[in-house]
Amino acid sequence: MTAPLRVAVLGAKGRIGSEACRAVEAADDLELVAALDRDDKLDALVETGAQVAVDLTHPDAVMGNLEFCVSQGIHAVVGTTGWTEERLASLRGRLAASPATGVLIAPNFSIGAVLTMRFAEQAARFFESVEVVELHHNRKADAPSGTATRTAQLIAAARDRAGVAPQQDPTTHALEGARGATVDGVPVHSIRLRGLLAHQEVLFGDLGETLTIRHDSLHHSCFMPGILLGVRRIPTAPGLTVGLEHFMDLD
Ligand SMILES: NC(=O)C1=CN([C@@H]2O[C@H](COP(=O)(O)OP(=O)(O)OC[C@H]3O[C@@H](n4cnc5c(N)ncnc54)[C@H](O)[C@@H]3O)[C@@H](O)[C@H]2O)C=CC1
Ligand SMILES: O=C(O)C1=N[C@H](C(=O)O)C[C@H](O)C1
Repeated sequence: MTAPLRVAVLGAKGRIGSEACRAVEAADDLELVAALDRDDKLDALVETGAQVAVDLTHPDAVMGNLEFCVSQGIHAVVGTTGWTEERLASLRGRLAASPATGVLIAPNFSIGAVLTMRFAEQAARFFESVEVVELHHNRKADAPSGTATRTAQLIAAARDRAGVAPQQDPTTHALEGARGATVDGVPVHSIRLRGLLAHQEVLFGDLGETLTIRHDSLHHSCFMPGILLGVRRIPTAPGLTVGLEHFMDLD
C-alpha cells in the first residue's frame, strides 16, 4: 500500500482552512501533518515532512508562505486570492530555482465556478456586451474576487482571439465607481453583503437577447473536492499552474 501524501494546511483556523483540514483528515490517501495559522512557525512544515501545503490565508501572507514552501521543495495548492501579474512573475522566478516543485493557484476550487468560467469563455465572442457581477460575504479582504478577475481575463482573451472589438462604454456622466472596476476592458462589480457566501453572474447582451451565467457557492464544502484534486495532482505537475481546470480534463 502507498503511504498517504503528507499535507499541511495554512490558514487552518479560517473559514475555508478549517473545512479543508477536515476534508484532508477524512481522505484515506492523505495525512494532515500540520494545521498552521497566523503566528505558527513555517518550520513545522519541514519538521513534519509535509509534501504539499494548502494555502488558504490572506493576500498579505501568501507570498511569504510560498517563498518558504518553494525554497524547501514543498508543493503548494493555493486558494488565497489577491494575485497580480507582478506576483505571478515573482513566483515563477522562485519556481525556476526549484524546478521540481509544483504550485497550483486556483482562483476557485468549486467545480461549478470553474465551469462558469469555461462557459463564459465560450460565450464571450458571440456578444457585444459583457459585465461580471460578483457577490460575497462582508468579511472578504479583496475586491474584485479572484474568480471575477480570472473570469474577466478569460473573457477578454477569448474576445481578443476572435477579433471582437473592445466594448464601448457610452456613459459620459457617472458618479465615480458607479460603473465598477475594469479588468482587461470588462466591467466587474463587487457586492459585499452579510449572509452571502460566494456568487457570480456573467451577463452577456446583444441585439434583442441576453445570456446570464450564474453560480452560487452555498457552503464551504463546495470547495473541498477541488482542493483534494489539487493536492493529489500537484506533486506530478512541476512549475506554476493557474486554474483548477488544468487538472479537470475539460475539452
Ligand atoms: N480559491 C477558492 O476556491 C477559495 C478561496 N478563498 C480565499 O481563501 C482566503 C481565505 O479565506 P477565508 O477562509 O474566508 O478567510 P479567513 O479570514 O476566515 O481565514 C484566513 C485564515 O488565515 C489565517 N492567516 C492569516 N495570515 C496567516 C499566515 N501568515 N499564516 C497562516 N495563517 C494565516 C488567519 O488567521 C485566518 O484564520 C481568501 O483569500 C479567500 O478569498 C476562499 C474560499 C474559496
Ligand atoms: O473569499 C471567498 O470567500 C472566496 N474567494 C475566492 C475568490 O476571491 O474568488 C473564491 C470564492 O469566490 C470564495
